[in-house]
Amino acid sequence: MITVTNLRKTYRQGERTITALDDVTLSVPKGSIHGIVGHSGAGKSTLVRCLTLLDRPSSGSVVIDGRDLTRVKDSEVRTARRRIGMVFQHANLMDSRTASQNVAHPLELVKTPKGEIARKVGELLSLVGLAEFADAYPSQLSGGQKQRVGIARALASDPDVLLCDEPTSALDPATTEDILTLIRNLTHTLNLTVLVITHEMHVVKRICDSVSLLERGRIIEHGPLQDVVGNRTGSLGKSLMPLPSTAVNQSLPELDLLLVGRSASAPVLSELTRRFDASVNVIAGTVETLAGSRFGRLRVEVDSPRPISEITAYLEDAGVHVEVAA
Ligand SMILES: Nc1ncnc2c1ncn2[C@@H]1O[C@H](COP(=O)(O)OP(=O)(O)OP(=O)(O)O)[C@@H](O)[C@H]1O
Repeated sequence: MITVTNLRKTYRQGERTITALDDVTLSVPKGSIHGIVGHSGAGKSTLVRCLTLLDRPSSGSVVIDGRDLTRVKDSEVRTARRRIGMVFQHANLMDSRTASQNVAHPLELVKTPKGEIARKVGELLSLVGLAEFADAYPSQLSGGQKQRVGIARALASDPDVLLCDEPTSALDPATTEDILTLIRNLTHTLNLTVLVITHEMHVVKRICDSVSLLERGRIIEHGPLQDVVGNRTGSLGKSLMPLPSTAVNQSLPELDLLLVGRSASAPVLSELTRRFDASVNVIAGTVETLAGSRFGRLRVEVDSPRPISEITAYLEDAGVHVEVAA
């Protein structure tokens, strides 16, 4: 489990103080995946550096499986860091070493006995589906295979936590799917606690149980995936399930509908056409099942003799969140 409490990190730049992280609090239960999203400069890298002790926070705490990393002495930092596996955008493998030698590297650094290294490396390469590529050099591997080696290397020290910093940003869509499936499966098999830093909403939808939006060093929105998508006021839901832009029709009222849970499964629109003698035209829409719940986001044009206020009241009553499109 990762528990970050009131984490703050400031940098001095001449006379200026830059607050890179401002009172960040989040908690990720064991066996689950939490996504951190945010624009450039939001503080994502600073958060990763504070969690991996590459940087010391100015205040606050980072507790991983009961151990407060902010209290770890400098002499113990290396050992504490072994509890955290890191996966980067690029696997950064050593070109002169084979896949198995790359995975072996962190074990060699801590003087693990040779037999133990061979056993462990074989196990890890099988786990990431690369048993037959043990003797291949990075130049003989695809981008996805290199990333698998990187993941195996991150797991070599049996970490409790896996920190994935833009793990699929350099991969094509099909390989991205494979790597995300692998991360999801490993999380369950090894009961890991996983933090994924990403700018790709697809990654959040595909594997995260919960998500936080970081903006100017602060977490401005967070929660389980289904709560965030179903939140009518937040911006994360719209980013996760965006509507394509459409030309505005001046003549008819346009409504943006967010259908969550029961309203996403009920025939709300056909009921609306009956009750209000309305014709409803769907201009744009998306319906998805996320974290086991169904969500729909639709933009509709409504033509009815009845006032639009009555229609929105009916929809709200049926559990649909309604916004009159601008
Ligand atoms: N060593 C540093 N000294 C001074 N300011 C820093 C330092 N590191 C980061 N910052 C500042 O802290 C803020 C957060 O930076 P950070 O790199 O964590 O953002 P980020 O979300 O990772 O951005 P990106 O996605 O572009 O990598 C920025 O305003 C940045 O300029």
